[in-house]
Amino acid sequence: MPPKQHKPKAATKPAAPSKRNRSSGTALPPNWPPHLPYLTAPRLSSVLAAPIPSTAAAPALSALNLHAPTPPSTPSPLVRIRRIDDPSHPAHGQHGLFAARNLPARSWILDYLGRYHAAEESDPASDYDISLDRESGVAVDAQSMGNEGRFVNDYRGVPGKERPNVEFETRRVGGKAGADGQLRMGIWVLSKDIKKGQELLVSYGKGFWDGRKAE
Ligand SMILES: C[S@@+](CC[C@H](N)C(=O)[O-])C[C@H]1O[C@@H](n2cnc3c(N)ncnc32)[C@H](O)[C@@H]1O
Repeated sequence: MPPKQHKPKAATKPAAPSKRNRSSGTALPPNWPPHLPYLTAPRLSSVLAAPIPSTAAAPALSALNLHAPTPPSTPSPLVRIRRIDDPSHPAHGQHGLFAARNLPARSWILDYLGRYHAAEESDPASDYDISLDRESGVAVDAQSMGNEGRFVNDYRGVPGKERPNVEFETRRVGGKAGADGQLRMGIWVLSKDIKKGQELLVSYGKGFWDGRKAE
């Protein structure tokens, strides 16, 4: 009988060092596009960073508590940015956001970070701009900076998906009590648990696609 062969133990692979933002030193999530700033908190436009002018929109604007101190977020352990390799996926060749763990129904996943801007600063060509608060007109544009949230695709046309599994819903972050925290756009699991590996799919709303058809 030949002597029993013992498989050599695989050397423990050292964890790959996470890439970092060159300017801030912040860790970057895997597959983050190297040319885009990765945000750990919203970035305020020059209009929103200035003291609130005493206009009719001032109360609505100050209710957002944009200047409330908030802890910086880190790359989320709950999601992964992945390239879409399935040729039948309508966003084939682009990227999408996938569950890195099982995500329970109705749980918060991450915030949609980007440039917070006033209505008059909107870029009509951006596909990453979502309304934060209708009354003040403030919106979040993640076209040129943001976090993993900018990679959430719409469910329409995705094979086997007839409805979204996540939704956008605001929440408050920081502050002493909930109401005086900073207004954020959260991404939340809808009514069914999401299994690890599934793509997170939201509804951008009919208006988004009608606007694209009109172009
Ligand atoms: C907020 S981005 C989503 C992330 C994008 N896939 C990426 O890699 O940057 C929105 C863009 O993704 C694409 N997209 C998302 N969902 C889609 C869908 N259901 N059908 C076709 N294109 C979609 C469109 O190009 C859209 O303008």
